[in-house]
Amino acid sequence: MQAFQDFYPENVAHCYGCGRLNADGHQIKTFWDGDETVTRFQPKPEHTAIPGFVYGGLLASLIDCHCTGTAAAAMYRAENRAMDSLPAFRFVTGSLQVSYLKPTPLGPQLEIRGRVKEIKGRKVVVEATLYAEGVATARGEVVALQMPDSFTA
Ligand SMILES: CCCCCCCCCCCCCC(=O)SCCNC(=O)CCNC(=O)[C@H](O)C(C)(C)COP(=O)(O)OP(=O)(O)OC[C@H]1O[C@@H](n2cnc3c(N)ncnc32)[C@H](O)[C@@H]1OP(=O)(O)O
Repeated sequence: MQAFQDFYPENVAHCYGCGRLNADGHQIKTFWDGDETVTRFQPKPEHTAIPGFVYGGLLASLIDCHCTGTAAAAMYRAENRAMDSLPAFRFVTGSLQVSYLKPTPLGPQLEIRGRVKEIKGRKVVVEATLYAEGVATARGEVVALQMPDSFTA
């Protein structure tokens, strides 16, 4: 099954968090699961904050790209369009808010689950919860905006 990020056009597929063409990036993969979206990610030892626990910046990055991917997929779904249809929806982060609820253990695979809160014009608000072994350790919300032309290099 193809992930949302597999449909990103080449010119926006280099994001450090989600770009499939960034060999040094996280290359997250996000899928629908009913009305929710899900990403699974295995942190590595270099993602340490305090020994035994995951760096919060990584968690923010995962929530960020999970939510921007969800925003794009939600827009396609709202318009009943396939994700490889043109014109492509491209989203960037307007705001990213993260609450760290508990320390996140380094070792288990993490699961991020997202839900669309609002679609309004060019804006999609997505909330996400990050779980380690079924325990919610971080929660976030992203305001995603359709990418303006100024992002084109
Ligand atoms: C197939 C799929 C393809 C998908 C490709 C995916 C590409 C992957 C890329 C991966 C990316 C990975 C992620 C990355 O790393 S993306 C990189 C980090 N992000 C940026 O650099 C973004 C920089 N900022 C901007 O370019 C502009 O400020 C943006 C585009 C964000 C908004 O400027 P724009 O002129 O467009 O906005 P507007 O004034 O018309 O307002 C419109 C609405 O939005 C609301 N609002 C605006 N700003 C904010 C804010 N900061 N917080 C909360 N809300 C905000 C505003 O209130 C209004 O709402 P409402 O009043 O109507 O309710």
